[in-house]
Amino acid sequence: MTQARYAELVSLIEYHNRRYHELDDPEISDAAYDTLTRELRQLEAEHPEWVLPQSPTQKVGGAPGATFAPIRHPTPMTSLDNAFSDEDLAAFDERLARALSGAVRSAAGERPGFTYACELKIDGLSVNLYYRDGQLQWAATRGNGQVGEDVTPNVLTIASIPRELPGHAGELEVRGEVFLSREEFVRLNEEAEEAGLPLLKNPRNGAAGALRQKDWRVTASRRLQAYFYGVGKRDGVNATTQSELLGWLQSAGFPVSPDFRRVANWQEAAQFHHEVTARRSQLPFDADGTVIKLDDLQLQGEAGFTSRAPRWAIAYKFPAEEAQTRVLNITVSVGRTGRLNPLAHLEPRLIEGTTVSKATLHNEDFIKRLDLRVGDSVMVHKSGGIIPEIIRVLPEARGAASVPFEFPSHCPECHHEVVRAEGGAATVCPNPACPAQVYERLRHYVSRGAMDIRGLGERIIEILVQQGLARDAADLYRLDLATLAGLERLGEKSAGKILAQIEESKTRPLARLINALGISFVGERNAQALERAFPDLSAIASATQEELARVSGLGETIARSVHSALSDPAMQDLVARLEAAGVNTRSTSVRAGAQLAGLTFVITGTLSRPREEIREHLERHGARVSGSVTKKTSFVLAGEDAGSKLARARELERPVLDEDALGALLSERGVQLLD
Ligand SMILES: NC(=O)c1ccc[n+]([C@@H]2O[C@H](COP(=O)([O-])OP(=O)(O)OC[C@H]3O[C@@H](n4cnc5c(N)ncnc54)[C@H](O)[C@@H]3O)[C@@H](O)[C@H]2O)c1
Ligand SMILES: [Zn+2]
Repeated sequence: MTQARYAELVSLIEYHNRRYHELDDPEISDAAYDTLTRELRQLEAEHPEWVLPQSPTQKVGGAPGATFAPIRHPTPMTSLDNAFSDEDLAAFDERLARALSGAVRSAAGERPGFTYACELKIDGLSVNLYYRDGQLQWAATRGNGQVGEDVTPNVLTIASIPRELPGHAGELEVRGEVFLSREEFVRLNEEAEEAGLPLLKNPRNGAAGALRQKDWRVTASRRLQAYFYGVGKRDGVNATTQSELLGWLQSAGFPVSPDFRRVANWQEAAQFHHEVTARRSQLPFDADGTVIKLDDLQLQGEAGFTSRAPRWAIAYKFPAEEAQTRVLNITVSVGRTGRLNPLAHLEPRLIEGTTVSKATLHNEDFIKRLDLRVGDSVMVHKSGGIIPEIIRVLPEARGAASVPFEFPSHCPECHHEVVRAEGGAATVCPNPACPAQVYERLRHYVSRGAMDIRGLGERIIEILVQQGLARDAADLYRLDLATLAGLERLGEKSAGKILAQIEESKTRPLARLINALGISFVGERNAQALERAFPDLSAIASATQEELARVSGLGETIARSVHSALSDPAMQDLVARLEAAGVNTRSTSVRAGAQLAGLTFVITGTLSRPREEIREHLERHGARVSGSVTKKTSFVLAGEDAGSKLARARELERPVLDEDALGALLSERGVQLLD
């Protein structure tokens, strides 16, 4: 595999880490995530020279959020390395034996097995409790391992956690897992369903959401639980083994999972793991595997840590789950690039904690290979790819009326004849004006990591495309209030807000625009690399493929894709019209202090400070401030008793801000507020 794939994996895994650890909103299953990290590790093992310092294999967790005060852990909190088979576990045992050879080899040169402590790997959130002289000082999430988030009031809603340790002296950090029982998870989702609120994806997600609540009363309504299994600072802890440590924790009043076994060697640890696997569905909470730890604490100390995990412990993950279900329908949609995407609609099944009701069928060949038909019984899993996948058909369950699926010969959206790209598996609609493609391109353009025009939801885009009001992104900048307000269910107020957002999108950093253009292989990360390397978009467009390939992290494949996309006449036309509309195409590197570049303000009325002061502040950050309202005015800042300028702004349908709205705009653009 190529280095481009490596770079792609790094950014993909970073993306999923952020969704999982920081936003508590994972997009893919844990098994699919593990498949990605395994591929990354494999590539890093084969090409150590590629390893990037920001690679997820070098770090723990995600960044602590801004909602909570940061807390530095006295001793770092780590993650765990994974095993997926008995062979992996044996290899772990063998690595330990080599690392600790002095410690364990007998005179005869043979080595006795290590004693291991086997525990459940509860799928929750780790916390660190810090006690000084017997008093709980604070409780924090793991965060990035060095710095976590102060969630003390939330953790204190868990009644079983001791606030005091009578008679204890010195410093103590106790580590454990906060989780939701499956029963509580079901109860909460029933409540949410009744209230019409979004459902929790799985118990882990629910626990993370509950623990990271601003208001501890909300946390209290979720009945979290916790089990503890380890220590950091450990004054006064009387234990020489992991098993004794668990006993000590229990006698000190901490809840400890009863599911524990001390074993004489790795084979017995594997046995424990398989026994737990067999009864995993009966556990009162979600677990994603077992944790096998060297029992002897002194040997643990000698084995030590890598930058992200202990060498003396390993998480043995449960195998990916499969489920049987039925294909209710097969639909074919058209993507941004014209690609026809067949999708199987399934009878919903719970797999690894999330409900699966759809599976991608990739392309025509995939369907042919499986001979997949509507009505078929199939096996589904989530481990192979990023999204759920059908792994086989059970043809014996097929009825007499079953007929092979016929792949469309014409675009289901615009009825243009479709083509099979030469040598490729994809079927594409070659019509660039195909409404489905226009729709997808616009949706991508306004999406979060791109131009972030939030008010333009799917329904509005759909209508804009249907009515021919937007054939590409540049058309968005020509929309006016009357047109927008006239669209189904919109009205003046929302239309005005959307217009303000469209206006504001003109000042997005170049990387956002590059991402928004929807070039294959170019997401947020590669777009940023391009922005850093060039002064503006036209410099990128006129760069040779070789020059592009030299941009750090890009490589051949991506460079070719950027080059050919930007030399396409339709793309050049789009870029020219975006530029003409005033969309920023310059790189931030030459825009320091120009966060408001491209925006024109008019200030009117009595404000909380002299208008002159506000004018200077805006101009210092690149804005233009003008005396009269025209069609070109981006925003009108209106105070008390604003007169003719405000009237003129209304007449010309220019967005009007009050001081609060200006404050919000400034902070969003990273400009300091006036104090
Ligand atoms: N679905 C996604 O998009 C996504 C994204 C990122 C991470 N993940 C999941 O998270 C995992 C990586 O996250 P991670 O770095 O937190 O590692 P991890 O959750 O696999 O392992 C480390 C954690 O295990 C927990 N743990 C539970 N029981 C334990 C015990 N008895 N002893 C010690 N620790 C125990 C601790 O909280 C510890 O921090 C992945 O393997 C994946 O399953 C999923
Ligand atoms: Zn089409």
